[in-house]
Amino acid sequence: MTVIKVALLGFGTVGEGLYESINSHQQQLQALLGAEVHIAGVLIQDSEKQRRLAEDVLVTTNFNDILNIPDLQVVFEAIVGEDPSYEYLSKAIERGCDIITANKVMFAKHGEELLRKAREYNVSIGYEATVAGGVPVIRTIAQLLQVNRVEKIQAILNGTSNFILTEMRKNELPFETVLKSAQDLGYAEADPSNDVEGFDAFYKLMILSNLLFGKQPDWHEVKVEGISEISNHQIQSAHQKNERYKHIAEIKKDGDQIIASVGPALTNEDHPLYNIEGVDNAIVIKASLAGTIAIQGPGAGSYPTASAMIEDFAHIFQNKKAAYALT
Ligand SMILES: NC(=O)C1=CN([C@@H]2O[C@H](COP(=O)(O)OP(=O)(O)OC[C@H]3O[C@@H](n4cnc5c(N)ncnc54)[C@H](OP(=O)(O)O)[C@@H]3O)[C@@H](O)[C@H]2O)C=CC1
Ligand SMILES: N[C@@H](CC=O)C(=O)O
Repeated sequence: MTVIKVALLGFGTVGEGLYESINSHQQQLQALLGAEVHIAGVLIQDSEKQRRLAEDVLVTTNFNDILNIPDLQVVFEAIVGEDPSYEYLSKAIERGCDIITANKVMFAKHGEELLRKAREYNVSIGYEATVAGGVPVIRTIAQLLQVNRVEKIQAILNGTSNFILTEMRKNELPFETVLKSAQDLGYAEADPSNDVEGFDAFYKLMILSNLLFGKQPDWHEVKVEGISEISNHQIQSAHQKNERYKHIAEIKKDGDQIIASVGPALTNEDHPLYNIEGVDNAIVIKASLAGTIAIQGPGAGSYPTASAMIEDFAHIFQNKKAAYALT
């Protein structure tokens, strides 16, 4: 059987989930693609950590070892921050690999350049996992709304913040206790400041902005606020009035101007995001023909994020299969 050789950059919450998911869904992948998916290499940072990996997987701290894997076709990236991720993915594209990333900090800034480079080298990029974890928002917008004009998006884009606000309200737990649970569950980043100060949702919104409008607003003009200043007292007072704090990211186009904001808001039962609870994310899309569409699902965590990356992978290879069939 044909083999598709892939490598993983990062073996943390997402990377390990992806490794397990590719192995546990090998049969489905083979049936779909007519090929075996072989994880040939894994890039990590700390060579002292114990890893649950098959013996034939090359485990390395040197990215060049990954690039030198013969016949490597796909690089999955789940490391943290802008650098060296951007550099690694640029090199992988130059090497002719398709890339699939979960790294929204990097993609918000360098996504357009990578997409341009990918077109130049005739490879594909999957970035579904950069926005809203397991919720297929990128593909919904890119493929299901090709003729509609998206007029506005209102969304919950950070699983950690929604989880914290939900637990603080329902179980009256302190912020720090719930944040610790969010980290233990793999929702919050190792450095959770982007999660609780609103920047994680901001990066995701900027990725959506590129997709929707082909550009981003000036980052300095977007008001970004997190949830770290909301007290238990405020949450409980609102609760008594049947109101809930939600961390909401909004974007719309007004003429040529893109207007975006990220921050907490009090919602009541009539608000479309009022019932989005726990780690779930939701995206409410106002489209010119379809009207209002909402999608909801797990916005963070190992398997939901791995799911988004595997679906990207399947999509890329199904497109290749279709292209071969036509030639
Ligand atoms: N957790 C989630 O729910 C989601 C996360 N994401 C994004 O996915 C990415 C990974 O997140 P997550 O798995 O949670 O993070 P973790 O901190 O759990 O894992 C990060 C992994 O990347 C490796 N790593 C970090 N820096 C480098 C480097 N410079 N070179 C090589 N390896 C490196 C680490 O190596 P080592 O193991 O040696 O320390 C670790 O294996 C991030 O960009 C995150 O924003 C996206 C959607 C959801
Ligand atoms: N830390 C992020 C993970 C997914 O992007 C979140 O909580 O949403």
